[in-house]
Amino acid sequence: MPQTPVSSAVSEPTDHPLSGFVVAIDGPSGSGKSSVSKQVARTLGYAYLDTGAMYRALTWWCLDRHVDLDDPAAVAAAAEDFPLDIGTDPDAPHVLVGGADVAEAIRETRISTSVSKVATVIPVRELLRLLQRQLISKAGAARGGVVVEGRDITTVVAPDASVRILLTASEEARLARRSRELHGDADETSVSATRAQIVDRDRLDSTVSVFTVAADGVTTVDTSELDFDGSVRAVLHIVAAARA
Ligand SMILES: Nc1ncnc2c1ncn2[C@@H]1O[C@H](COP(=O)(O)OP(=O)(O)OP(=O)(O)O)[C@@H](O)[C@H]1O
Ligand SMILES: Nc1ccn([C@H]2C[C@H](O)[C@@H](COP(=O)(O)O)O2)c(=O)n1
Repeated sequence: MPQTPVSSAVSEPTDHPLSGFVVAIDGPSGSGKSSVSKQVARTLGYAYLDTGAMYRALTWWCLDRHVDLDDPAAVAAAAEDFPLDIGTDPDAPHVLVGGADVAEAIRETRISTSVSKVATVIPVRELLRLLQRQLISKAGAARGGVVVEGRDITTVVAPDASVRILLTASEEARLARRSRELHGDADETSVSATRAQIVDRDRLDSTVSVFTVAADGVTTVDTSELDFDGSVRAVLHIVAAARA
């Protein structure tokens, strides 16, 4: 995908029809969406689209341009000029903004703690939804299938996906996972330091998307009691059943 501003990238006819086999995965923060989706895509030889990375990259772009994140109109205006180039190879999912490699920067705490301000701006969501459908369509056509994960993929971005899954886990399990990832530990102090990045973010994000209960036709996979490989197997099982 060339680095054209998002608004011109989606100025061609909207709502691209999906191509290939599309696996849509939503869920709350820390449920394992990114890591599980990436592994499922690798196993199936499919493309992988991390839509959260798109919201994170836009947040990086806004902060880089000193846009006031508390001003929704300013954030929406910045989204119109957003020069995003995001890859869909699960082994090397690059994220470039205006040519700058931001793949690591978008994982920093300053982004995680402010991304919801950007993701709750409705015109931003509509712009990214159109771009996401365009990316899904291209990637699905190129690789025969694509695994797409986020918060509103099963309900808003790709309700017409071949398989729709809500990947969930208890708050306790999600806090412990993210705490281990960030602090190498899941003791009381680490879990409490992680809470803002899980619970507070989900609270804000759930004002614009439904990702804690499965919509009609969406299959719930609760990973609270599963390890990583078990979660991947559970998703692959659902995909295999749908393809049979
Ligand atoms: N079933 C599992 N059991 C244990 N750990 C897991 C499991 N699934 C994922 N993890 C680990 O939990 C952490 C969070 O996973 P991941 O980043 O994939 O979640 P996420 O849902 O994409 O979160 P976010 O929406 O905040 O980006 C990672 O360190 C991942 O390796
Ligand atoms: N389809 C999506 C994907 C992500 N978001 C929001 C929710 C998160 O706060 C943020 C970053 O997502 P993450 O990388 O943590 O999965 O983006 C959304 O609203 N819709």
